[in-house]
Amino acid sequence: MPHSSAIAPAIEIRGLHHRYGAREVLRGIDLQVAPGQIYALLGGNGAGKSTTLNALLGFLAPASGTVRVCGIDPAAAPAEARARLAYVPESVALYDHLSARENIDYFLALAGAERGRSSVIDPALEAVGLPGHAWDKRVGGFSKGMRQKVAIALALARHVPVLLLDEPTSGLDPKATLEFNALLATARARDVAILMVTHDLLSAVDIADRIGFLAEGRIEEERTAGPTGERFDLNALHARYANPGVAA
Ligand SMILES: Nc1ncnc2c1ncn2[C@@H]1O[C@H](COP(=O)(O)OP(=O)(O)OP(=O)(O)O)[C@@H](O)[C@H]1O
Repeated sequence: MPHSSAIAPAIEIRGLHHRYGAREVLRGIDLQVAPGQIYALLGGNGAGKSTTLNALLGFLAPASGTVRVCGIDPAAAPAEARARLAYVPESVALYDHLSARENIDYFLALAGAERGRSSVIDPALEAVGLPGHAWDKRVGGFSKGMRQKVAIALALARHVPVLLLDEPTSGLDPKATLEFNALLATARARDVAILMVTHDLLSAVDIADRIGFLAEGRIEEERTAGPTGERFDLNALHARYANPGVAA
């Protein structure tokens, strides 16, 4: 699995502090994701997961610390940082009256990216496994899983090196979750660095290369998958996740 620590991280957060008013919600986050690596960030409600994503998206001016997306500071140069990433929120925003192909074409045009149908759009839809009969259907009738496929196809078509996902599997049934994880594997094989905020331990265990536990504004612990074949211990992780501050 291509996640050598020798590769420069595409996502790099060091010593990140952030406060809302008097309340310090991030208290020294350290987190790196290399190209071709999937990092699952777990944490209870209010732990600071969305705030961390917002820092990468350039929506925050951190009190202190370093945030870099492919070497770019998103607070100082948000447009440059966002040109290198795709953000997939829990509920994917698409134009419901447009088809899958038309949505991708439209967003590629907005991004100023190359947008040939046969050279760019169709290969991306093929890569994410959206059935051909759905390509020209209006996405208004698509399931959550199908909308995610369109969003990831757009990310692949844009060739972004970084993918940020906010609770992507919430509300997906187990089959759709497996399909979603297969999408992530496709992006990982293209050397995309993937940061996934999630409460879904099963999905994280299935697909992540590294799992970080965020509590009280800090990464309390990270666990890394072993070489091929060795995966995470689900029971130990569940005990860890349910009891922040207590080693499993
Ligand atoms: N704009 C804001 N102003 C003030 N406080 C905020 C703001 N945004 C978030 N917070 C607070 O900061 C803390 C961290 O919030 P954040 O949304 O990052 O947590 P989270 O880990 O994503 O939680 P959840 O799993 O519930 O989405 C919470 O206590 C939240 O109430």
